[in-house]
Amino acid sequence: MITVAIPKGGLLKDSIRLLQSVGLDFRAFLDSGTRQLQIIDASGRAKGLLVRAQDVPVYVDYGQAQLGIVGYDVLREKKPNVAHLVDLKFGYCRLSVAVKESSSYRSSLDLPAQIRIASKYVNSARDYFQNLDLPVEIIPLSGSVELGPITGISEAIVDIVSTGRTLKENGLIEIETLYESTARLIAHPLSYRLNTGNMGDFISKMRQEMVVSI
Ligand SMILES: Nc1ncnc2c1ncn2[C@@H]1O[C@H](COP(=O)(O)OP(=O)(O)OP(=O)(O)O)[C@@H](O)[C@H]1O
Ligand SMILES: O=P(O)(O)OC[C@H]1O[C@H](OP(=O)(O)OP(=O)(O)O)[C@H](O)[C@@H]1O
Repeated sequence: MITVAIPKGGLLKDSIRLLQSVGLDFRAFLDSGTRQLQIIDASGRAKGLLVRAQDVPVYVDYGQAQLGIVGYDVLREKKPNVAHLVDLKFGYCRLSVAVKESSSYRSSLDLPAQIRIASKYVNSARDYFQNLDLPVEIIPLSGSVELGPITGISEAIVDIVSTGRTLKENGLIEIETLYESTARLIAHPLSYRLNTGNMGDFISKMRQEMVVSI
């Protein structure tokens, strides 16, 4: 039997739908009445673990799950030792630099040295500004990052943008995109090479699903 790490939150519904399309039924995780964090699929071929999105690659890296579904943003930020297998196309968002609409900054090249940048994605932000050769102070926050420029804790932010609604409703404007992200299928490298639990079968079916959905 293989174990699949499934992300709670925004990616959950699409992940469950995809797994169902390849014959693995974890719909019980969508049942608001349950607190179960581990389910065995009716076919007995796979176990699902319901974990925080950020933790999916941790389970896969350590081999407790052979497969996982996670945003590319998390893979870029954490750089876990996992195999990136399939772009699953759902969960689109981008990691962007944003500032107050009322500021004069309209590109990263306008930002002054030593500017304070609040972010939940500290590694991605640090790499980005290092590549621009711009020394900045990164302020780590774990949510509601848009409050950075509003409160004055920072002048800019690096954060996830999807619809753009949160930026707009908080008087901020996106000035650069670091990268775009969609959900990815990842695997424990050794299990993938050994085809543990015949996981190659599920992977081929998911690849096929992606071809059909384009
Ligand atoms: N508007 C969005 N906000 C956050 N994540 C988004 C958004 N749109 C798509 N995503 C994708 O969904 C993934 C999971 O987001 P979700 O908000 O469920 O988890 P999270 O940000 O890690 O939250 P938590 O800290 O509550 O676990 C992100 O890593 C990203 O790839
Ligand atoms: O462009 P939008 O569609 O408005 O989405 C972007 C928002 O969604 C994410 O926050 P999340 O809901 O994950 O909460 P958080 O602030 O706790 O990270 C992200 O950090 C933005 O705040």
